Amino acid sequence: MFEARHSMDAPTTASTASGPDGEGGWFTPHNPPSPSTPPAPVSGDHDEGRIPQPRASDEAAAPIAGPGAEPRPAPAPRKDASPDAVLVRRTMEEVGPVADKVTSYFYALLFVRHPDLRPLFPAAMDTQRDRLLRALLTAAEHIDDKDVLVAYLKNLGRGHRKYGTRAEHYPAVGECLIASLARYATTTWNEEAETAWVRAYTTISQVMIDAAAADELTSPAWWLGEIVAHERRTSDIAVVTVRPDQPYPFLAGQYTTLETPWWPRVWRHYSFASTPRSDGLLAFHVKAVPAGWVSGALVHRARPGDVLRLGPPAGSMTVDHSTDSGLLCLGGGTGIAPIKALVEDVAEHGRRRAVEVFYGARTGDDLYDIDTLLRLQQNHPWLAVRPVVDQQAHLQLPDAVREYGPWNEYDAYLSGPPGMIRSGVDALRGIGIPASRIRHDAVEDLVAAAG
Ligand SMILES: NC(=O)C1=CN([C@@H]2O[C@H](COP(=O)(O)OP(=O)(O)OC[C@H]3O[C@@H](n4cnc5c(N)ncnc54)[C@H](O)[C@@H]3O)[C@@H](O)[C@H]2O)C=CC1
Repeated sequence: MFEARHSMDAPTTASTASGPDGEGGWFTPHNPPSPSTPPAPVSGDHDEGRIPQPRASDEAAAPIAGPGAEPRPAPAPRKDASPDAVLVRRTMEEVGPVADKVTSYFYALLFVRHPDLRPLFPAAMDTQRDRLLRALLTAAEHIDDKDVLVAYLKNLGRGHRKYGTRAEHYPAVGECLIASLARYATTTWNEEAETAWVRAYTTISQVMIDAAAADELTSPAWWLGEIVAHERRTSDIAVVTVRPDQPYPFLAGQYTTLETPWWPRVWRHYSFASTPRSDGLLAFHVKAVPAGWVSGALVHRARPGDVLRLGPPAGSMTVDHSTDSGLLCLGGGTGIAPIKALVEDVAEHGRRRAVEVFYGARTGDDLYDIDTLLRLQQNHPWLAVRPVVDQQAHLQLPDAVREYGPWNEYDAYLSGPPGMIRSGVDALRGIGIPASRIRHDAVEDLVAAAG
């Protein structure tokens, strides 16, 4: 009824040789791009040093779109959009309102045409469903913003190794993606649009494949982690300490993805609750959320001796040690975990930078880690910790911050539920902190991370 009009040749893992600008990209349209259409603007630039770290954090998709450990970039400026970007965005605008249908159709097609790929995905696809399209569309959206896009895709490519994604899987996904878009973008789809999408997908997948291949040289696809301590702090919050099977390098403020033995191939994001420790152990604060498979299992079922799988570290909510600016930190609920890691990081660097932590919770009982924070405050005169309990303060965390300050010499770090991040960013922008000085993980990923 609707057939993608492309054949997929074998992919390459050899950098840019058949990359977006190279000859014979493996996602090759039957109709070659018209000579007047310039090549896709993004090339597989692999110079890590040139990639800026976007502010908001990341990972994106499972077996080609898992939980996003890649920074979710802010929308690219629209001026001077390339012809391909214009076409790609036109398709996205048309399918946006029917994104659910496109995604369901996409997966149905993928699993019918390529049943061998089904085992890479979780048995229940509900959370997964949102991720694939979200990741691909995020990438397509930033088609003209090369540095940001490449950084995002590299992270995505690395993160996909743990799902068992291989280079030869990408053409199958591309075919089904194009077929799904063709079916639902009925008014804007034409040969030109198809060619633009083919080029965009070729670029996207080549950068991901190359990043995965490069990562393979230095890191495992995943780590095993044995739970060595499990401490219940409240009826629904546990501190879980894990010993990885091999060294696990990360930075304070980053996060990882965890898979439990009880829900195979279901991965969720958790921030590291400390700086890298000399004993190599990793700590996570987990709150069991209603109907949360992974969080429920980690809080109520997991015991020392159980073995988890961990994906690679991700996220850019890390301390910039090249400046002496103060740190204004907002941690809501279990969002205090990476904030504690940031405080430890400043302490370990030995520079006396002012650090102000606002620790928000709904009730006094929910301040499950306040003792640790107060101990840190006692030991470090540069640190101020201010608990904000909704029920007592009659105001929420972001509002409390307005009552202190001034904050113009501070970089801001936010961690907590998506609503808190959104209103926190609004509050901070409202009191004059520029967006470039505000760091947090991606709200979309926090929503996807719940469970
Ligand atoms: N890196 C990150 O950003 C991390 C985020 N998290 C997320 O933090 C959340 C923690 O959940 P809980 O402990 O149940 O938090 P919670 O729902 O009990 O809220 C914690 C604090 O955030 C404030 N808050 C909540 N919604 C708000 C809104 N719409 N506007 C303003 N303030 C708001 C509350 O007033 C309270 O002070 C989870 O969603 C988890 O995924 C957890 C760890 C790391």
